[in-house]
Amino acid sequence: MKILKTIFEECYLIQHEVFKDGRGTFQEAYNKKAFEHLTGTKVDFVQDNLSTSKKGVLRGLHFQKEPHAQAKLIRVVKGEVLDVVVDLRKSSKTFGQHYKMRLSAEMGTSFFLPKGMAHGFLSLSDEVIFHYKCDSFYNPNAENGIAFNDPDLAIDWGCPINKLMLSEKDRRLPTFNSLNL
Ligand SMILES: Cc1cn([C@H]2C[C@H](O)[C@@H](COP(=O)(O)OP(=O)(O)O[C@H]3O[C@H](C)C(=O)[C@H](O)[C@H]3O)O2)c(=O)[nH]c1=O
Repeated sequence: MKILKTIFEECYLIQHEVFKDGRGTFQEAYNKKAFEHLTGTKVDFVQDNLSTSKKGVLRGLHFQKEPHAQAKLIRVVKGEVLDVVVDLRKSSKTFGQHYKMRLSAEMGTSFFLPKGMAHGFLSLSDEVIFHYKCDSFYNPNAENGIAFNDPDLAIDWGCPINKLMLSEKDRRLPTFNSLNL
C-alpha cells in the first residue's frame, strides 16, 4: 500500500498492492493498521455505503454538517468515475477550491477524504459500483450540498449538461456562496 498526497491536506490517494495469478486478483481493500500508519490519521469507520450508477449519473456535491461530518474512504468497485471534492474547511489554505480525479476499479486505488469536504462523482461507465466507508453515521437532518454547476466553483465535469442525470434533490442544491460557510 502506498499513499499519494493531493493538493488538499489530509486528502490521500491510496495505491493498493494487487496480487495477480491465474485465477484473477487479490488486494486488501482496507487495512486499519496500514492506513493509520501511512496517513498518520486515526479513523474509526462506522458505516459502509454502496451505490450503483448508470453512465451520466452525477451524485453530489454532498456533505453532512457538524457534528455529523463524515470522513470517507472511497473505492470504485466497477467502472470509472470523475470524482470531485470541494474543501469546506474554513481554516484550510485550499478553502473553496475543488479537486477532481478519475477513479476506476482497474486503478486499484482508494481515495480518502477527511471531514470537511463536499463530495460528488460523475459515472463515466455504463455501470459503476461505488463503495465508501464513513466515520460518522448518516444523519438526514445534517445533510447539505452544493450545486454541481455552482458558478464560482466552475467545475468542468466534461459532460454536456443534457447528458447528466441528477436526483431532484441534487438539482435543487444551493450555491457555495449562499452557504455562508
Ligand atoms: C447517503 C445515504 C442515503 N440514504 C438514503 C436516503 C435516500 O432515500 C437514498 C438515496 O440517497 P441519496 O440520493 O442521497 O444517495 P447519493 O446521491 O448516492 O448520496 C451520496 O452521494 C455522494 C456521492 C456522497 O458522497 C454522499 O455520501 C451521499 O450523499 O438513500 C441512507 O439511507 N443512508 C445514507 O448514508
